[in-house]
Amino acid sequence: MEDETQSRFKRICVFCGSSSGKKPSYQEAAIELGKELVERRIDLVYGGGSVGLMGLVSQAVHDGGRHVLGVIPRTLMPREITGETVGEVKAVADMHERKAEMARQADAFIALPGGYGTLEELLEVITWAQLRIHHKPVGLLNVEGYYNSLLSFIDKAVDEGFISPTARRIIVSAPNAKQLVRELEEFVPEYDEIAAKLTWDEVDRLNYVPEAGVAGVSTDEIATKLKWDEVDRLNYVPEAGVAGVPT
Ligand SMILES: C/C(=C\CNc1ncnc2c1ncn2[C@@H]1O[C@H](COP(=O)(O)O)[C@@H](O)[C@H]1O)CO
Repeated sequence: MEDETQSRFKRICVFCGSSSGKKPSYQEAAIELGKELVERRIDLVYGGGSVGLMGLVSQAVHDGGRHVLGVIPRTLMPREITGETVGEVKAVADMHERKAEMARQADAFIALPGGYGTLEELLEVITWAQLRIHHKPVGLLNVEGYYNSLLSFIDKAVDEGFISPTARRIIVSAPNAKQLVRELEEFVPEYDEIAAKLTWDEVDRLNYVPEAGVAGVSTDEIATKLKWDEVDRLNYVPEAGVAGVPT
């Protein structure tokens, strides 16, 4: 007899805010998602630490007895930055290695509400899916319509010819964890003709190097304590005339 609680996913990677958000519904959704993973016997991969929604989802999965893997860049490892981590911790060199490692470890991705970090992680795995670097489902937990404006923007990009209808369908969204995981279980990837011709041996083949930002122009307190080796590696030379940027 088939076990209805057995998911096709062994591990899901959750991207979410390092903040908790203002509405209790965001925090409740993080806990509900954690419990849903436990119910379906799915382990968690996430960005490590106990801050914000990251802490709530990881604690819920850990409390439910499932394995939790936190992938943390060494720079974020001090406890005063990221908080106490439950489960297994994997230290990586930098943010790029973290994303690649989280993507390698997981069978699917879910984004809870979050900020820039969450959006960046989400859009990257969507882009990788579009390029067929992976074939893993990507879900958006659209708690109380938090992501409605992003979805509207993406629909506009489809209307304007920047995103294909096939690529639009990479994103699976639902208002609650149960519905979202069910839809991800049923997801079948489709590809545009050009993407179907690409063959990527592995994520590293992307040779991804992000653009350097303008650092140091007004920062949050925690961020000012961080020292990113990767900034040095980018060999970033700030533009002349950018106030407060050490050269
Ligand atoms: C430097 C700040 C907080 C440090 N805490 C973090 N600990 C671990 N991971 C983090 C942290 N901040 C961001 N991340 C990563 O980005 C995603 C969440 O970012 P968001 O901007 O809050 O959406 C999360 O998935 C982590 O991978 C002060 O920001």
